Amino acid sequence: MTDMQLVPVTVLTGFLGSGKTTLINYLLEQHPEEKIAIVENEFGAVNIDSALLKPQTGVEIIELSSGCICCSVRGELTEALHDLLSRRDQGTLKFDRLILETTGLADPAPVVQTFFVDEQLRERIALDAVVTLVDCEHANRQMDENRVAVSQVGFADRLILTKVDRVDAAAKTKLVERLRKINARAEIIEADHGRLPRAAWIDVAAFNLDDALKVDPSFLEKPQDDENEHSWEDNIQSRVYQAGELDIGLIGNFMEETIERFGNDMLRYKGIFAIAGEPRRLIVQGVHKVVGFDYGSEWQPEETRGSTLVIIGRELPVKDIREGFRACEDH
Ligand SMILES: Nc1nc2c(ncn2[C@@H]2O[C@H](COP(=O)(O)OP(=O)(O)OP(=O)(O)O)[C@@H](O)[C@H]2O)c(=O)[nH]1
Repeated sequence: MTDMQLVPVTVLTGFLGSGKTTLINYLLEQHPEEKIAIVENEFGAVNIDSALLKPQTGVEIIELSSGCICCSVRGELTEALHDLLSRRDQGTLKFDRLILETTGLADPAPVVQTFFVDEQLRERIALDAVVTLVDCEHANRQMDENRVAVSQVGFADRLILTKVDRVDAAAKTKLVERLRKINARAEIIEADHGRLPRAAWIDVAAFNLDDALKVDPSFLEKPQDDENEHSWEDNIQSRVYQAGELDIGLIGNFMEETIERFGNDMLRYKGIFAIAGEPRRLIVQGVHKVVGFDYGSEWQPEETRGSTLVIIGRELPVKDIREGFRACEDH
């Protein structure tokens, strides 16, 4: 019989050597009962990762090796996922979840989009979270030299610091500050040689349209008056926009226009809006031009009704967006 429950998938990314295999191995060791299919993709012809993964019963490792995931994503990844699901339907392969380990050089955008775009996959697979590993020892250099490394941080729902033992406290603090500027949304946690409890990165449910908008509070307090500064070397940044109660027509148009014009440079965004005359929160979440709106829970009497939008994007016109967002307030 076909199990029509959605299969959760975790996209695990992080630059070369950041500790992805180590993290997966620890999970498999700790939870031998889990039936996981691991889809992995390595850049170039050398594919040694599956040899490094310690074999466990119930774990299926699928290798995609025709180059980089972001180039072959529409084809090979989609095909591999369909194939996995049909083998699961036929009962020849058993798994309850998928981990997609992307090559250290891959931009996560096309990977994430695959799950939104392919109709059939959308009905079978639920994206749980994008988890990005950050190698404390090498991250600064990697981000200086490779846009993809910055992009991986920008996309993350959860950032896991690895090799913390290789740097001193001051270097770690500085790195965390840099990561926060790029991504104010993602929770940052640390893993010592992959040793993390399962709950730290599995079943995160980051793509649920839930009511939570976790943003580093210091971002909310920070005066955002530096949009004309271009000194920051990472051109991907988090921005938090705030407004009061919004007019549904105005905010609808504003979001549509903003996504149409700037969607290509909007990596991840999420908003919780208070809509005039509407007791429930309006929740928006998107990746580039793919966006979902949904009503969430009701505002409680003791809560202040207000609207917050977080956009992680590349060189966006911050001032225009801030003014445009505020102009949607209901008067
Ligand atoms: N010192 C230290 N080394 C670590 C830690 N976590 C992982 N490593 C080491 O870092 C190296 C790379 O780890 P992998 O798990 O292979 O990294 P990966 O992200 O799978 O690598 P690629 O697939 O090549 O991108 C290994 O030698 C690990 O033992 C850590 O917390 N501290």
